[in-house]
Amino acid sequence: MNRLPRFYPVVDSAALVRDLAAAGARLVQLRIKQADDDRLRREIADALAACRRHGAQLVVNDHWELAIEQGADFVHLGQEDLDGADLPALRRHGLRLGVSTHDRHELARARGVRPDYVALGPIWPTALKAMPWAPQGVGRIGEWKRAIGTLPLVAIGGITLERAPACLAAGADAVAMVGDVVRHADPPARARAWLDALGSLA
Ligand SMILES: Cc1ncc(COP(=O)(O)OP(=O)(O)O)c(N)n1
Ligand SMILES: Cc1ncsc1CCOP(=O)(O)O
Ligand SMILES: [Mg+2]
Repeated sequence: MNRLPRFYPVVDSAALVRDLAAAGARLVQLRIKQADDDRLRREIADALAACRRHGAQLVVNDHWELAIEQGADFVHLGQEDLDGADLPALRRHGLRLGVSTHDRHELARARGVRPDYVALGPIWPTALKAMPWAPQGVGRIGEWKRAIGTLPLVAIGGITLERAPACLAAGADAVAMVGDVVRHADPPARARAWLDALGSLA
């Protein structure tokens, strides 16, 4: 995949990966923050099987060793996650890498590990977790894109279907979201609305 799909939902269970992939999402992140290795292994394996069935790519957040073991498509790592990760092993096994950035220093570090995409956030306030960074605002997306050129840029944080066009117009190649899809009464229906709105590049 040279281009990232524009619609990039982030979810916390294999069941949701399955539902969103079945609804047409082509790139889904499994982000489970607290679970033992047995459960994580099962969730990643189930999510991967669902992605393979539906032609989607799976991004595993944080758990790079299990992602390698299970043969995931991507790993997403934050700056602290990078400290302990064996990036050559990721590459050897053919996994692609996404890295979080929140300021210019982090962007420089991220570019140094030659990621397959860079994520910038939070664009707007997010309810998902407390973060020490003020919202970046849409203007920062253009700044990041000018800095990284053809390296794909993912915008994340407080992004709704209504806010997504401004992110894409500002230079984001993809928009990632948790709440707008996961907290919707009907996540697959919300995913379909996103896919309809973003059209053939979704
Ligand atoms: C697409 C995307 N962007 C950013 C993040 C955040 O990663 P990180 O900074 O490591 O924080 P946690 O998600 O691990 O709490 C992400 N997961 N996905
Ligand atoms: C994990 C993460 N990293 C930057 S913002 C964010 C949370 C995104 O969640 P939401 O789309 O609900 O604001
Ligand atoms: Mg992380």
